Amino acid sequence: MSGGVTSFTVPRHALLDHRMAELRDATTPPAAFRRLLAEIGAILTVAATADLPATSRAVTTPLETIQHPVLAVAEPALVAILRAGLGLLEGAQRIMPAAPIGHIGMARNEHTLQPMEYMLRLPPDAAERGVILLDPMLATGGSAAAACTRLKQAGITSIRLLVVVAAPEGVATMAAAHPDVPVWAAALDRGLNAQGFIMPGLGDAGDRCFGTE
Ligand SMILES: O=P(O)(O)OC[C@H]1O[C@H](OP(=O)(O)OP(=O)(O)O)[C@H](O)[C@@H]1O
Ligand SMILES: O=c1cc[nH]c(=O)[nH]1
Ligand SMILES: [Mg+2]
Repeated sequence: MSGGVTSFTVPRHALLDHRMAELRDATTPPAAFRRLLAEIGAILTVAATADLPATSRAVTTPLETIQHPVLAVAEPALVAILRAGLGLLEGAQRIMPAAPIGHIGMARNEHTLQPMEYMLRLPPDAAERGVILLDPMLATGGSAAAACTRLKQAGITSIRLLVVVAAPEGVATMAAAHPDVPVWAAALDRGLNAQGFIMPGLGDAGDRCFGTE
């Protein structure tokens, strides 16, 4: 990993591993793939928000009043990298239903592997809230790094990146380009093949999600 200091976390959880086995399985159809991606998105969102700033407030139970921990800040905005990030978004929304939602469209050129941005729509208070950025695949890292650059241009300084499968090449790209952005992944795989696919990976996440080719 070159230069940077990106924090990279793979939460260990038996239910996460079990779902990853099903998600990677080439025979898993799109409907089950989307359900699994949402469930994994929920688990990763829980892991990535464990350290959100807390304060306390008085809560009166049926028996007595206590001081109870509560969030000290507004929940971060959720930003999905289209298309495949939509699968993770559904799960993240289950954990933070009130979080505002943004979308950034990124298509990776299959020959050059360079990302091309085709849309951007962010909640107006994303800079104050910070952002959880969602994309299942961190391959070369080009798409995630470009998305982070775009979010920073919009004034967003607090970004957490959630991915399902990371390649060492993508983690290195993030460390070099955005060392301030912590990354959570359900798995760290071996590396990229000649076509830029993560090995062993799960194939093309967008195509498997939406049944396209
Ligand atoms: O780390 P990288 O090398 O940039 O590759 C990862 C990107 O590739 C995939 O998207 P894709 O461009 O296939 O778009 P899609 O989600 O619409 O299928 C994936 O969802 C990431 O966004
Ligand atoms: O393995 C990969 C690499 C990039 N994008 C995907 O969807 N899968
Ligand atoms: Mg794709």
